[in-house]
Amino acid sequence: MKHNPTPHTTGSAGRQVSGLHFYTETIDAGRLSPLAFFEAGENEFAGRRFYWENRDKTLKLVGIGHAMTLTSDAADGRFADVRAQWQRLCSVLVKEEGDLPPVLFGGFSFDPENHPSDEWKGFPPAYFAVPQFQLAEKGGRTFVSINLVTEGETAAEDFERLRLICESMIHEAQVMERTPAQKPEVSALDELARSDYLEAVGEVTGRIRAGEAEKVVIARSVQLAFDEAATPSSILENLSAEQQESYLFGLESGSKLFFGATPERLVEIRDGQALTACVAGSIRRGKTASEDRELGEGLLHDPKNRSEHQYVVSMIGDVFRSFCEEVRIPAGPRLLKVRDIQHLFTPVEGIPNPDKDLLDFVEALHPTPALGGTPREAALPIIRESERMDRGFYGAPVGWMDSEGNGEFAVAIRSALLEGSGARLYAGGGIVADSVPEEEYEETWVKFRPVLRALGGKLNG
Ligand SMILES: C=C(O[C@@H]1C=C(C(=O)O)C=C[C@H]1O)C(=O)O
Ligand SMILES: [Mg+2]
Repeated sequence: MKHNPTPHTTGSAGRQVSGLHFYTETIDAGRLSPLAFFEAGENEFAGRRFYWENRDKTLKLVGIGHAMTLTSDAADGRFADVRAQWQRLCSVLVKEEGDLPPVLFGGFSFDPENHPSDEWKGFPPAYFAVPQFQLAEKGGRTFVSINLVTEGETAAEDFERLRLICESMIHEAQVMERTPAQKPEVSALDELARSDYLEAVGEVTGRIRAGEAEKVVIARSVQLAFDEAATPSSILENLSAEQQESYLFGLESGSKLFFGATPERLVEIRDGQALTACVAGSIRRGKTASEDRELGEGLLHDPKNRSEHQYVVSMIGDVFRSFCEEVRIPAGPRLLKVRDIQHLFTPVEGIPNPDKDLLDFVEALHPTPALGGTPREAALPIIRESERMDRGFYGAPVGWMDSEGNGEFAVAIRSALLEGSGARLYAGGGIVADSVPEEEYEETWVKFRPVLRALGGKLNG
């Protein structure tokens, strides 16, 4: 509690700041479970929260309440729109040395030109929020910040009110009884358009063989119904415990929670370095260690999966070579093994040119051929025509950025949209000339497993 924000504070540049104000203050919260803090926001802030864990678990982020939302409906200019709004906010940011940089959390829809449906109402083409209360766990420490965006004259009183709310949530999170999370009772699973999906894959292989594209990712969805409404914090708790090797994300909007456990990084900017990964080509995990090894070896040498993978390496390589110095790409893929699936994996890194920021990378990379196809201009129209569903935020960039230009976006796969007593799960796969519909169908089941398990669903196989 170092400074007392007042409406006409002198900004760090020494000039008088009027109009929009952005204050942040980090308070000492002691030890705190990020998921308990998320849960403590349930009563007052449900529908305005987010949750994030990176893949190596060196960072966990929780956002509760919206100090401000940044959205864009512009199909073309959405990345620039978000950048402009965020820069404007950051230009009036008042913080002291010990205060953590505030974060913006959210994502972009997969394809604003896809037929939008009611299913994704509340998730516009760009949907971001600066949290009112922000928890960051890193380096073994937990920080809680209060963010306030205001144009009013009552910043000091507003801040005081937020401090009280924050302290009571921290207290609640520290003392709450946390029994192992219950899983919902699944009453029905509806495969929606199974035959449409098989037909679409067949059709797309035909179009690829005819030379219209080289690779196109086709997805499908299944609908789960529960006996009663599922609780976001319990679902995330289960997923976090079960998917130790994945990113975990949860993004609320009104009565909906979009969440998932994805192994795929889109891009991270950390201390002047850009990092990404090519993740494409899949096989299930083996029941025994030796079966697992055999399956993995088979994947590493399978021409169809290698071709799925290579399109991604080549496209990401092109973007990195034009945006970075010192690009490093290993000569061949290795295996990435997560709880339910193994993938071909090629990490890529570089030193970004000074004129490129995180959103430049997100815009250029999304969608990579891991979720779109090759070439992108041919693949996206085929997806719009062949896929009988609205991807919404499935397969899209979801993540965070801070006021200092650091941040990370994951590719939102292994994901579902939860609303009340139902959830829709999404999964797809890369279709190439020699893909077989039934095999791709089986591969989607493997990809449903992480969210299906967290939601109490029955796993096939
Ligand atoms: C499309 C998904 O995953 C993508 C497709 C993969 C494949 O077809 O082998 C593998 C990883 C991801 O790039 C998904 O999980 O829904
Ligand atoms: Mg595949």
